[in-house]
Amino acid sequence: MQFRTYSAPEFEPYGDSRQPETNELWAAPVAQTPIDADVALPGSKSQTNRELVLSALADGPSLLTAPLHSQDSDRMVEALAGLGTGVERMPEEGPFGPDLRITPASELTGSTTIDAGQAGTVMRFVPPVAALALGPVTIDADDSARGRPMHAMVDALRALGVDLADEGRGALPFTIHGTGRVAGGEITIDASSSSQFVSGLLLSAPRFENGLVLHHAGERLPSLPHIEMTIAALAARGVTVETPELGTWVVAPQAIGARDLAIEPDLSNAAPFLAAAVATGGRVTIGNWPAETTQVGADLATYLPLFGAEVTLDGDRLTVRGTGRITGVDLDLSTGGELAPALAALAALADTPSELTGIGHIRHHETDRLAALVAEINGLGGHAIELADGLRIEPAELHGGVWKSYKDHRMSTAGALIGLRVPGVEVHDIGATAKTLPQFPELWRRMVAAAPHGVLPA
Ligand SMILES: O=C(O)C1=C[C@@H](OP(=O)(O)O)[C@@H](O)[C@H](O)C1
Ligand SMILES: C=C(OP(=O)(O)O)C(=O)O
Repeated sequence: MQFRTYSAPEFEPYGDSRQPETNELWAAPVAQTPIDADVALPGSKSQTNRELVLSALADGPSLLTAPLHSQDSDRMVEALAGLGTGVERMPEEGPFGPDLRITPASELTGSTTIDAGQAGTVMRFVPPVAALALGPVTIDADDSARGRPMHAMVDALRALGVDLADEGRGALPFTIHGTGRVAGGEITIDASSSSQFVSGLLLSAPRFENGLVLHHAGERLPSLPHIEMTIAALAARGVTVETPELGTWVVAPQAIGARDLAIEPDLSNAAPFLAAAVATGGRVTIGNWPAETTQVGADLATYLPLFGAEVTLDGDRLTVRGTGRITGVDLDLSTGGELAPALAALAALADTPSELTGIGHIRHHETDRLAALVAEINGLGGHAIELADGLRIEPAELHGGVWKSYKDHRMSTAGALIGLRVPGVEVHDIGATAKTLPQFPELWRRMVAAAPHGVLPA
């Protein structure tokens, strides 16, 4: 049975996840008093998109409860549906959208074009799946995302015996001429620019005829927790990934088990909300915080105290309390580069200098995040400079002005965070948050409104 008829969801709880870049300026709400709020967050992008891929490759239907519904997850659903996967929106609906039942195709089929949008997880996780399909699959992305590194994936697929036409660019768009099978084998890649190359290959590897022996050889390997998340997601479906040494992963050919599971809230999207408590000397609590997780956002519980906050976990409720003072930090963020924009914004509000290092690779995220953060912090009167692999941010009196998003959801939310304390910040294209959190403007408005009493720290 084929399921090519998946159509874009009508359900949009707070906004349209497909909205284009807007030229509107969003007046960032200023916290008049310390924030005192409980915030509920939608599902993890990283977990949702891994489980969508694994469900499409599994040996039976899987039910995903509380998955993310956003641009990145919509692009993944559409990509997999385009390859013949069944995606059913269930009548059960949580606060952020319906559950999804995924039914694998009896045979993945090509003759389709996939739009990765801006989603790194779609452009790096889907090509190996497309290689398992029968027929040509063209993969493309937004103009702004076509420059994101893809060389490692192009070279890897060719080394695994896949016929891929890229007109010598090593970048999107390219066409994979799938034969319904991938030989697999032993390959070496350089995943210095993104851990997603490793994750993408591991997710499909059990379906390769000879499995996969993957070596990484390069100057660094960023975002290790995201690779651990991939290995944990495979393990929960009965697939063992052996790691005989650091930088080598071995997957034998085997079935991927079907699985019903609940997606955790997105702990990386928790960053600006929890940082808001620190910025305003207030309190923010996020519920449904997982007791155990591979999400790198869990490290916020370690990072935010370094800025002077108090963090407590009571059951599944994580609470951050600002103490009234924000101190600068020296932080190696190589494991959690996606937290850098929020933490850099907090550092710009601190009264001592900060260095965030180990994040050279975030120059290749939705935008060059190091350049963007320096430009926007300094545009508001801050003192930020780019380091070889990070940022140095010194204390400065900030003023209002336009904060550009560069079509980057985490740039938008970083601007909102600074705007809590600096009157007159206007975020250009707050709609960029639809990439992973279409509800951001509404959730942020409600959080700021929940600030009834108290006096802001000086
Ligand atoms: O596998 C994933 O889900 C991700 C891995 C990381 O990518 P990089 O290794 O490219 O930083 C992270 O920054 C991204 O937001 C999500
Ligand atoms: C880097 C990010 O996204 P992507 O999955 O597109 O790489 C991010 O969300 O911070």
